[in-house]
Amino acid sequence: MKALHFGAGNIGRGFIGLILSRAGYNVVFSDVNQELVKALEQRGEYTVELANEAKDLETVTGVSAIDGTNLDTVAQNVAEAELITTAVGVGILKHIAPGIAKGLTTRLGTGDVFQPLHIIACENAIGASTQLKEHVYGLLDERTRLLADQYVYFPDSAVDRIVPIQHHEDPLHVQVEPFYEWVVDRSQMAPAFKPVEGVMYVDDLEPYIERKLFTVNTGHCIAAYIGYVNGYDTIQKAIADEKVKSIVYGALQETGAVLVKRFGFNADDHQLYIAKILERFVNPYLTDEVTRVGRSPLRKLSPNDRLVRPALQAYEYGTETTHLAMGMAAACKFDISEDPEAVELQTTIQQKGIEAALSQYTSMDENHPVLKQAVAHYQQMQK
Ligand SMILES: NC(=O)C1=CN([C@@H]2O[C@H](COP(=O)(O)OP(=O)(O)OC[C@H]3O[C@@H](n4cnc5c(N)ncnc54)[C@H](O)[C@@H]3O)[C@@H](O)[C@H]2O)C=CC1
Ligand SMILES: O=P(O)(O)OC[C@H]1O[C@](O)(CO)[C@@H](O)[C@@H]1O
Repeated sequence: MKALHFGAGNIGRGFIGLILSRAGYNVVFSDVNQELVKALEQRGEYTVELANEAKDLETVTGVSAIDGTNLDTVAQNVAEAELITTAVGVGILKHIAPGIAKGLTTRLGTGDVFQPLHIIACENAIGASTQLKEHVYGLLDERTRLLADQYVYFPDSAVDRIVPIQHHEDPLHVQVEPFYEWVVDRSQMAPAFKPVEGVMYVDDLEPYIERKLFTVNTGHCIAAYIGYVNGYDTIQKAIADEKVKSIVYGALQETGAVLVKRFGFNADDHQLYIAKILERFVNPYLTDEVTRVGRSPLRKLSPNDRLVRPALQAYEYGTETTHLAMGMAAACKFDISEDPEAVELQTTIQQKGIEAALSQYTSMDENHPVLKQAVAHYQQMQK
């Protein structure tokens, strides 16, 4: 069984590749990082270490890699794969779409490879596979699109495992937290699909993805932004500061109130979920830099992402948004020269002012009470 996975990075090797390999797939990684591709090709295996006291080690074998910049090679592998997954970053999906579209055209053009194919985007975003489908469909001709409607499935998914930036001599070795959860929308799968061991299939993904995105990812990015404003370089150090921790906790109470209302989660169970997430953030065996967790602040401030969406839902429900607004304000302080989105954000703030900049990226009106609340916190943080 062959799985083609786009993105041999931290989640690619440390989570999706590992699960697929355990489930019996020969995993082919497609990546544009030639160092990773070469090392995977040469060795055909890599190691995954758990961030726990025992430092449990697992070797992932039977893997190979292809050059993601070579459209023909990518397309050939798409044509042959039994499963396709991605972990490249939601903004990169449009760049992998041409290879997928070309491969589907070959696959569906031959007339004999009409096995259903699942393409699952494992990114931190709502509806990432659906977004990928739109990019791919935009590149297909009418006939292939009609065949793809019958034979190609793009189930959305939620992936949860903290994998920091790696600093090892071996470029393939990856350290990951012990916890993981990969949830896939069963309603978007082929009728008689073969489940992948290690994946949880659910009839309705929305509660899972929103609970994960608006707890793990909201809490994490607020820890990163507030931590950065307070001079901390890692999440672990930031949350050790009670002041930072209480803001993160406050934000998770705000998203929690929305989630409980929207999806009918049991309020006590949700508090346990929050406590578990906070524990994961401070795993003493991991070092997670605030620059990674806060990366791409424009994406994180966008209307459907982890700060604005839950804040607007809370506003509609008439519940608290103070800590979420603090997170937005601190995101606007994230001044990292290596992060192109942080650079753009800082330039826009300088040129247009904080109100106009926040309005531009969040799509909130400058007079929206949540935006005003964020601006007030931003000005407070100036002092
Ligand atoms: N690191 C984490 O803890 C988690 C990350 N995620 C999500 O997983 C995705 C990947 O994140 P990471 O693995 O942390 O990032 P990463 O930067 O470690 O990995 C991304 C990989 O994609 C490759 N890539 C870029 N353009 C490509 C292309 N055109 N074709 C093929 N490969 C390409 C990069 O070279 C890199 O190796 C993101 O959407 C992230 O939000 C989700 C859950 C946890
Ligand atoms: O990958 P993104 O969306 O930039 O955000 C980083 C997030 O990814 C994670 O590593 C896992 O979801 C979180 O730790 C963090 O919130």
